[in-house]
Amino acid sequence: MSDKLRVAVLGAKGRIGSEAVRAVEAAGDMELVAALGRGDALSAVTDGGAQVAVELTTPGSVMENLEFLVGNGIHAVVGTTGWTDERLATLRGWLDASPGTGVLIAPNFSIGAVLTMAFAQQAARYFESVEVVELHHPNKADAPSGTATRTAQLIAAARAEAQLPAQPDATATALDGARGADVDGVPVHAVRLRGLLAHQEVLLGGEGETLTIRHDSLHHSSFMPGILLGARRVGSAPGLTFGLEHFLDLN
Ligand SMILES: NC(=O)C1=CN([C@@H]2O[C@H](COP(=O)(O)OP(=O)(O)OC[C@H]3O[C@@H](n4cnc5c(N)ncnc54)[C@H](OP(=O)(O)O)[C@@H]3O)[C@@H](O)[C@H]2O)C=CC1
Ligand SMILES: O=C(O)C1=N[C@H](C(=O)O)C[C@H](O)C1
Repeated sequence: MSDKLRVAVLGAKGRIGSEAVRAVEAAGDMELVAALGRGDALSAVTDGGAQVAVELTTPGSVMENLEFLVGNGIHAVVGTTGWTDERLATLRGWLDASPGTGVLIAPNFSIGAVLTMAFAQQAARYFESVEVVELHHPNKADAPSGTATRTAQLIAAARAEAQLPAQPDATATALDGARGADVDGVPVHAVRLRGLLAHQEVLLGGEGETLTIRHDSLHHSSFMPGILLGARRVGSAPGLTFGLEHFLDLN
């Protein structure tokens, strides 16, 4: 057997999954041993001897897939969205029962998006107002994006730590949705537009000034270095890692 890292891709026919298949095939230190679409038997992952699985399916499929992977001691790199506290607790339970197995969940694999989240978290304590606008292709099934949700959660935590008061907002009447979704007190607005891929703006406002942090993923290739890094590193990180930043030296 070769000493290459044996990798499976779940969601292999999807927009990001098909790109991940090509990236794994092109990586000199990896061997693609299974590429699963909807309806394919998960046993192909174990039959192929996968050490790591890249999970890029749908929020409706990801839990069943992870239960199988973790139960079989296969490390997982997960880009699929839809994470709630309840789902994370369930996943932690499976990991507790499978010591040594690692799962990385990355709301976004692109370095620019990871930095956007870090910069937003850093800036949040200095501004009275902050709102998040995410813009995606119209085929995206979930809103707001996993990245925007995570960004808003990080901002809210930074504001709470700095003991900032609630944001100023005199809105007394509004159409449903006009002020966006409320994620821990941070308004998040979702745009779906043909021609876009994945974009995000964090708008911060203070006395007489604003700061805008913007990131654009222009192609699915932007996510591939993060996926490959995750696949290489996840086996050395038992348990749950949430966020690619934990595998990067951001300092
Ligand atoms: N973290 C990150 O950096 C990124 C995350 N994403 C996320 O990844 C997910 C996929 O996005 P995207 O590729 O655009 O979506 P797609 O709908 O293009 O791809 C998902 C694919 O998964 C397939 N699928 C569903 N269930 C299973 C299953 N049980 N086993 C194998 N395959 C399955 C779907 O099949 P079918 O079409 O039959 O339903 C589809 O081909 C989303 O949650 C998205 O938000 C996307 C880009 C970057
Ligand atoms: O569905 C997508 O396309 C993307 N999904 C992820 C998210 O919801 O944050 C990551 C990126 O925004 C692309």
